Amino acid sequence: MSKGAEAIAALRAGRAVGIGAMTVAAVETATDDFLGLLDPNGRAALVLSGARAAALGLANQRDSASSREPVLIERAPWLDAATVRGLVDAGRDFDRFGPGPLQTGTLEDPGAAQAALALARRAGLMPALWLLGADTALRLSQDEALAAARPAQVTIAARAILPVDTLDIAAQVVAMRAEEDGSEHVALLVGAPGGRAPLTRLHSECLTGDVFGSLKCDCGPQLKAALRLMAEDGGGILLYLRQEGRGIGLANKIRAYALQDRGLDTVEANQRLGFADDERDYALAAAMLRALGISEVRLLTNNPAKLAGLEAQGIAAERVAHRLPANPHNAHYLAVKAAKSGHLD
Ligand SMILES: Nc1nc2c(ncn2[C@@H]2O[C@H](COP(=O)(O)OP(=O)(O)OP(=O)(O)O)[C@@H](O)[C@H]2O)c(=O)[nH]1
Ligand SMILES: [Zn+2]
Repeated sequence: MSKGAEAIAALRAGRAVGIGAMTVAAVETATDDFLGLLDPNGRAALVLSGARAAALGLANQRDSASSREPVLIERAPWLDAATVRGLVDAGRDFDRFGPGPLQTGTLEDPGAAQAALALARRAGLMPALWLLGADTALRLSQDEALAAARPAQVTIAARAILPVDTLDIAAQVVAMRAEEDGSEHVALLVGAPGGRAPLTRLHSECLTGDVFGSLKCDCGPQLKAALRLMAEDGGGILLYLRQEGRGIGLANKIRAYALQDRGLDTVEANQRLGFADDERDYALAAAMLRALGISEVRLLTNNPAKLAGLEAQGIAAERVAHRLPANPHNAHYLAVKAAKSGHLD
């Protein structure tokens, strides 16, 4: 297992990770017992994303204009572990009185803090960390942490034939593993793509839409339509990218949905949780295509970032529009993506 994969697993398991000279653990997963051992006097400060600090009303205490800059929150005697967990949970922002007053402080190494938050985001956790005074055996450089948060190299792990109920031509499934973080991604080869630029879809994982048929988004219909169009075209490539929730992870997507239940739109909800509106990049998708020997695609998408992301990695991509009819539950979501995220018609 790579060091990056180990660090992500450690954060998910509530254990400590060293990044640069700092030692952190995720607020979401670190238990009281663990904190009792590594921070017996309750002195550990907190590291939050800039966006989250702004949502907590701390913008006036910050000297940086960038909402991506991480923020250190000093520990106070009243700020116990349970209060901290409530503080970082955006669902509580609608409570009448939030905890406070909070005091921001100076981060010794903002770059390492940024890398640590990036790793927590990649782990699918809330971007909120305890800053521990203890040392730890698992320590990454800032660059190692950033590489694990943005994997860009894959190896093929296995491939097999896969009969699919909606396809009347043969398909092959290829499992790949990202070297930097150990995550698994899948390519479905429909028919025998090859020769000219194959019809291709980069599909970001959406458990709720792909499996349950959620009407909040258009993922399920887009997935089915893409496979049908590929079969009609004689072949194609579907990359199933494990970028649940535009890269924020399943639990965070459900948190974003809860905020949408309270009136925020899809972009505002991500930001309130301390994420960019879209945390995805497509370097890994390009690496998957390269591993399949593909350097040119016709891409089924309305998202210009997917085209630009592949082009930046040297994969020539021509757009094929992929718009499906809206329903009463996803019409607003699709309109917000067009207005705020630059999605094309
Ligand atoms: N954070 C967040 N993610 C969402 C929400 N609704 C859907 N998603 C995720 O958005 C992604 C949608 O992916 P794609 O279908 O590839 O989306 P796209 O960026 O619209 O691009 P194209 O469909 O190619 O035009 C999936 O990972 C979904 O889980 C939401 O409200 N919040
Ligand atoms: Zn979806």
